[in-house]
Amino acid sequence: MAAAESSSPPAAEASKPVESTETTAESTQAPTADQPAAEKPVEKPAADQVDGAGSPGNGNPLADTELKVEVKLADLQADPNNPLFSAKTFEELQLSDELLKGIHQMNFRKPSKIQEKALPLLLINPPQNMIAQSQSGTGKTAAFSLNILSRIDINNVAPQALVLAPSRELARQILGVISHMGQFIEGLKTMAAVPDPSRRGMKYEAHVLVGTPGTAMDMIRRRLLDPRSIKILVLDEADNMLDQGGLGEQCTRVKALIPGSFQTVLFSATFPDHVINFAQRFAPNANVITLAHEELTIEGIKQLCIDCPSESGKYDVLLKFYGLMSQASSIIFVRKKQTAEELEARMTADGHKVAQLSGNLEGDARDRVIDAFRNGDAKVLITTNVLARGIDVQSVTMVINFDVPTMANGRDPDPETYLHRIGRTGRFGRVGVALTLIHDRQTWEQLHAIADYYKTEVLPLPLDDWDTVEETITKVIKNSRAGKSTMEMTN
Ligand SMILES: Nc1ncnc2c1ncn2[C@@H]1O[C@H](COP(=O)(O)OP(=O)(O)OP(=O)(O)O)[C@@H](O)[C@H]1O
Repeated sequence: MAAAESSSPPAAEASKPVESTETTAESTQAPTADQPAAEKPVEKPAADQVDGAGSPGNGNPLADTELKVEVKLADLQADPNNPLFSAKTFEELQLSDELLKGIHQMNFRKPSKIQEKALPLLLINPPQNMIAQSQSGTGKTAAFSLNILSRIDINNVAPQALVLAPSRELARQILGVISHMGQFIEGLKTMAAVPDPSRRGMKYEAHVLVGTPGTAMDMIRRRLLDPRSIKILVLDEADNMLDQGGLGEQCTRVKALIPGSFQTVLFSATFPDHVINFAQRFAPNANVITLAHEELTIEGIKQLCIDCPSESGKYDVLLKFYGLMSQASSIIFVRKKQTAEELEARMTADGHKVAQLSGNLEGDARDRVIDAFRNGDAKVLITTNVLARGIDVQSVTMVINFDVPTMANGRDPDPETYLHRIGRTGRFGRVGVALTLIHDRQTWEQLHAIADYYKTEVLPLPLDDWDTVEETITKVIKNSRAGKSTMEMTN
């Protein structure tokens, strides 16, 4: 199993096709050698900041963050302009009593917009395909999981739903959500289809399977996974999964191995133009829910950048943030596996406690690292794009882009990866900081192009004024909506 998977690196680390971005003429604001970038916001003036994570209050107590933070999740879910809003309750969404109990156990009080919109369409009979987009951390997993769990015939212990995700960690996470949500469905069996040497030669006998496409393909071909009863195929992070340069080929093959008719469901926070046409061929006649680029950023994520003296100088700047990073949980994203390893070695040698996860680690070592990060044993995680998508760790209050996300050529900015990376914080109404390190004109322009694409603001921090830096970040990470559990958020 491991062999099949290792021939296909996790999608996020696979090369992506070069794509043009909608960069506009504002690159005239790029810094010159003697005029640093960090003087004006990378983009627009700040939008309304309900979480109080906006600009400092200038001594005005009414404008001070601490007084504005008492916005509860319930308030956000009552605001029609918020992606967490819904007019309906879960009870009105035609779900079984077992599922309502499961949802209640998970402390979900009300559906989010995507859950409210997608579920009725997913549950229509005869089943219809779906392509659905919603901002990071808005509960897409629950939307497709509730459909799966509503459609399972519990008397037939054969794979009826196959969910594919781009990384082992995400597949395991989704499996956890489905199992948790379906805990009151008697007899429900779920299983992971990720590389696992201890399962060599064993058949996959469960109602729901969640895996990575390489392993799923391998298991079907070896007749360990019988696809004949599959009636739902879900691709999470679908734009990544259908990317022609990455996992697209494997997903197409898996789909071709499933006989008969089945419901194809594609979910992601991003559907760039070059993927959406293919997605529509992959899921024909689908109901489509999409968003414009400018709707994609989450207001609870405070986007910041800092202009470092040089590429090698980024390390010293990073170290200055360690104290803030380790207050709750943080993720440092780098471009290459090698950088992840080097950074881990260097930070450890400098006396800092960090964990590292990249495609170079074996499966069980990866499981240990992500589990330690989830349960708070490891607070600062260095990783590559392998964990950029989908990973849901509610305690994450800071994301650091040590390297600006770029396409495989290292030159063109990668707005989708940026959005997914920063979306590891600020989940479901929480707030968090996303800090990007830039160090020259090129990285400044890359970040500028990304901000421009989303029509969002990335606020520069003054490297020479640490008090301001600390104050800006502390205001967010000490916010009452930072890094909280769902129970704390809902009660
Ligand atoms: N209705 C709800 N009420 C409260 N919390 C919820 C609800 N739905 C989902 N959540 C929580 O919100 C968080 C984010 O959900 P999820 O991981 O499904 O987001 P996502 O939209 O798939 O994000 P991404 O685009 O990053 O994959 C999870 O911790 C989940 O438990």
